[in-house]
Amino acid sequence: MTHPEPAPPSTRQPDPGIVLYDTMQRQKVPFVPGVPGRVGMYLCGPTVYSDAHLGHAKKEVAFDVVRRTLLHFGYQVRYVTNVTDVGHLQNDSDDGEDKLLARARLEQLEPMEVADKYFWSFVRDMDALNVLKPSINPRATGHIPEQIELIEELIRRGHAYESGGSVYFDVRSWPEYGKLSGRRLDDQEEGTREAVREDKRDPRDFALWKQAEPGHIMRWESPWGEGFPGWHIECSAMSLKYLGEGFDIHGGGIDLEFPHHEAEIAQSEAAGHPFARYWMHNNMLTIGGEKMSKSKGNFTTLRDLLAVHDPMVVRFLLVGSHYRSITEFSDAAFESARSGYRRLTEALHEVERRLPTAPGKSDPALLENIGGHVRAFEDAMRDDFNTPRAVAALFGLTTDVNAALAAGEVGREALEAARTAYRTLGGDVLGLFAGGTAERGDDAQVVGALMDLVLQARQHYRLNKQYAQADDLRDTLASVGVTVEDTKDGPRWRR
Ligand SMILES: Nc1ncnc2c1ncn2[C@@H]1O[C@H](COP(=O)(O)OP(=O)(O)OP(=O)(O)O)[C@@H](O)[C@H]1O
Ligand SMILES: [Zn+2]
Repeated sequence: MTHPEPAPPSTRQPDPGIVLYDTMQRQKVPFVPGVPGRVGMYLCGPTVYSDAHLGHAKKEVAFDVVRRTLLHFGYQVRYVTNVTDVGHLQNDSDDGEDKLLARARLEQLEPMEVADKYFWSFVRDMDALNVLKPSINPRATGHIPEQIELIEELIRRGHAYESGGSVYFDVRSWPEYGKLSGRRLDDQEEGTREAVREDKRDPRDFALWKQAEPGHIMRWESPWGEGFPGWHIECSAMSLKYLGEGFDIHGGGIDLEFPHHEAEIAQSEAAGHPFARYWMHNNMLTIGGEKMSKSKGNFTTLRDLLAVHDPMVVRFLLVGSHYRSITEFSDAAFESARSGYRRLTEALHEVERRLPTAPGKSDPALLENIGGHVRAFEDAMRDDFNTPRAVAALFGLTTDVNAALAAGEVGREALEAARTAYRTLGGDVLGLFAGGTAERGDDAQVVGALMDLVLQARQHYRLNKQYAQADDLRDTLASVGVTVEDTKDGPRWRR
């Protein structure tokens, strides 16, 4: 196992006083990073075998906001999130086909073609949602030696055993197994819906390495013969490699708490590596009260959603509920997100429109109000990243700004303060104005206006039956990565 270099002396700010809900301790606790001024974060990433849906976006946006908040309060953040491209089987009892292989057969593609196809689709969706790129985005198949090394260590220490070319973690050898989810070994169900595998000593043991059956394409040499890693071990190996022992925050969906995160902790700590110091879990996005999920078929892919809706409205909908709360997705929720988001952006644009010609006068009452909303926003984010309260602070700001704008002239200083509040808090922290800074925000506006013109020209060609010209425009846009789709509400474009 290699570890990151020790951090240089820090230039950190005083402790910003962030408090977060740690799943392990089941309460809110002060957040104190292991190395002052620096935070190492790991998030369980996607299994790249299909397009992501809105539920996946809830998780990605939730932890993106955590990261952005830490940056805002002056921390340096190393954000590691993995790509699962092997070992995630169709059920949790170490049986069933690899999800990627099943998809590869269905689509008649190489497994790595499936992984790349859906990885890039995921990247495109996350870019659209203004999710910052990870500092490191390691793939499971690129870290087989690290996983084998960790498994060997577990065998050496008597916490894992080989059986018929597979290796299992011996849960009975590790009494702490269950400490995150609060499940005691005795309470854990014996076996699961599926038949218990005969090569396990205990039905609760989980696979670290699986022997490859003949014909299984994804296979690697190992001390136990040809096979492939279990799903859980990749996260232990890659988080420890890139963040070091005792890294700060481990995140993921609440549905991963057991068995995935429980297994990550057991494998790492039983091998002698202290693991994450704080555990954060997001709740689920639901539709009609049920978790949105691929298997239930009640999902909307981001690809489809973002083709017709402004990604920033989608993001606004997601940050409108707390990461530990359920987010219910409905037409009404969407409409309210759309109008709420418009309210913020209209105020911001009016502020920016007036700024160049603003008078030098001072508006002490407005300035004081703006300062109050900024403090309310920051207090909300310090309190377990309370985005609904933070959004309420932005609405409070908007009410005051709108009142001042309606009352007459507002001086430059107050307009600057309002703009900074929107751009820094709404833009940089909540990620609601793609681009984040005013300059890049202006770019987005220019691109939007230019695209409107191009689409009008294309409509014009189509109405005049000049289809070749219309197609030419569409192809030119496609060559620079812009897709145009015709919907019942007219043409839409996306990157
Ligand atoms: N509806 C959801 N809300 C929030 N997070 C979700 C949701 N669905 C999935 N996730 C997160 O994304 C991770 C990966 O999800 P996964 O690929 O299993 O999707 P899924 O739609 O739940 O698929 P399946 O129904 O096949 O289990 C989950 O473990 C969870 O953390
Ligand atoms: Zn994981």
